[in-house]
Amino acid sequence: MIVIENILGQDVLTEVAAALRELRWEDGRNTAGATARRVKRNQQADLSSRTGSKVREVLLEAVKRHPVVEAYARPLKFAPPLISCSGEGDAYGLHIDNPVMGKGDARLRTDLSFTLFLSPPESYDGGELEIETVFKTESVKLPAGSMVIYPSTELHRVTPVTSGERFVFVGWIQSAIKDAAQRAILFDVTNLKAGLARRFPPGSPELLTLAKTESNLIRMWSDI
Ligand SMILES: O=C(O)CCC(=O)C(=O)O
Ligand SMILES: [Fe+2]
Repeated sequence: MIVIENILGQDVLTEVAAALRELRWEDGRNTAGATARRVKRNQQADLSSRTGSKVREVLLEAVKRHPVVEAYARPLKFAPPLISCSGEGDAYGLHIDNPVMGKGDARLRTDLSFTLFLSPPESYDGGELEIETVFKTESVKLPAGSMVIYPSTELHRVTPVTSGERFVFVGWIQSAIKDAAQRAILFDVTNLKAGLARRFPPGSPELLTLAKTESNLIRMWSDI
């Protein structure tokens, strides 16, 4: 799991907040799989309108171009993300996300899930995203514009919102590196490379060897 802060600036957040008021909202159960449907209570934006698809594009581009998203997730494909709103009394009980989403060429395996928070945490009570890992439950509630990426293999829930409104942008990633342990090793190597690039001159044998290692690990482990 990783938290990435300030994916969006205040200008984008203000624009998005205004656009969300123009969207049509529908029952979130429409897009849930059979088991998740029983526990999902929220509203979801209809993103098929012009404003809706523009908002989705702006937010998805911000996620895609973030270097830490690239290094941590190694995205191969993104499922079309959703925007959901949980008002007072809404919640999303413990569930697992669908392992495969989309149809035809858009079909993808969900390796990682993400939530990009769009509302300031002080504007609603409750609404924590809780992710159950082997040893403990991680509870996440982030400032507007920050996101969490977590393995889609974990059970997770959104605790009931008891006041205010929680808007989030939620999506799924198929990674080029299917195995989470291999992905973690690559993330270390990429971070090490960035750290050493500050200490060694460009083109030094140390940097070249590390670039070779990173490159060859990707060749060895990548789905493509
Ligand atoms: O709202 C969230 O933070 C997560 C939503 C979720 O788990 C889902 O849509 O599958
Ligand atoms: Fe989920």
